[in-house]
Amino acid sequence: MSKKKIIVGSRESKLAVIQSELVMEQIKAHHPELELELVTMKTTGDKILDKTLDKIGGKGLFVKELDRALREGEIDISVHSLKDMPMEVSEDLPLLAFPKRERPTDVLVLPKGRKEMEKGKPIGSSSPRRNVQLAALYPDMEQKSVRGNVQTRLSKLDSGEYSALVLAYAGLKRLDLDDRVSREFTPDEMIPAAGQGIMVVQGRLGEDYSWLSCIDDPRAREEAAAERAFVTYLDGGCSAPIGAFAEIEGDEIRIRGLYCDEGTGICERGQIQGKRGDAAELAITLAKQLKGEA
Ligand SMILES: NCc1[nH]cc(CCC(=O)O)c1CC(=O)O
Repeated sequence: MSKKKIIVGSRESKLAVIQSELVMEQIKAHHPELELELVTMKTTGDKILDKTLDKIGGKGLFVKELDRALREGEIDISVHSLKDMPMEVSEDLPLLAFPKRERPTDVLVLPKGRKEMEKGKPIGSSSPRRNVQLAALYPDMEQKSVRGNVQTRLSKLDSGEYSALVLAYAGLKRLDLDDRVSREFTPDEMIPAAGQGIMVVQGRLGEDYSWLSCIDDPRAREEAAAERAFVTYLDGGCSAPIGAFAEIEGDEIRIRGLYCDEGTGICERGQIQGKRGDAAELAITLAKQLKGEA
């Protein structure tokens, strides 16, 4: 009997491919009867590197081509960094599985061979969330936008343009570049982006994906739901400085949030704790508190 073949779609960046391969390995471990094939695609967000994301149309750009391929049946599933997924996901392309989360933290990376930051050079960061938190951690340092995939950013760092970069630990770890971490920020020093460290598998509505349930981690799924409920309530497009980090321990969930009013620029941070199960409700309560509505 020939094996059932599953075509997995991914962005073509090295990190995206590694993440897709991780997911494929996990599926194969549980379902050796499946044959898995990887197909990579260039997305609009990967092609335009000289503009900040909010100027070219936001997070949706990274998923549009993969969504189309999924709808048209060119691929059977797609694998994404949850952090890069828009808050609104089309009903016909549901998020099916959330594999176990990697560390969610942000880290500081220095140019190769340096032990500390060089004064007079900016810290590279292109996320408003990182920028506002960096300004509090390093009030004397300037910031400058940096885009491109992780390796491109690191080569700009090593060529002397920046004193340091802030990146997600998860991306560096998966690229086997975690030896470049100089400082890992605690989730209180730098509240992570919603979904940071979480991968997600997307598919078509109405199809049988029972073979995916084995890689779904309920903890990652619930943390993702809480973080995304917080951001959705605050309507965080990718230009708003918003951070959300949910952490499940036993029956409890703790959610940390960062919200900055785009009009006044005033940032509020806080946390809330409660029973697991009520995660989205807790996240919304926290969002209301930070917004001054509760
Ligand atoms: N925006 C790019 C992106 N999307 C996901 C990750 C890291 C992996 C993850 O968070 O799961 C990164 C790189 C970074 O922010 O340093």
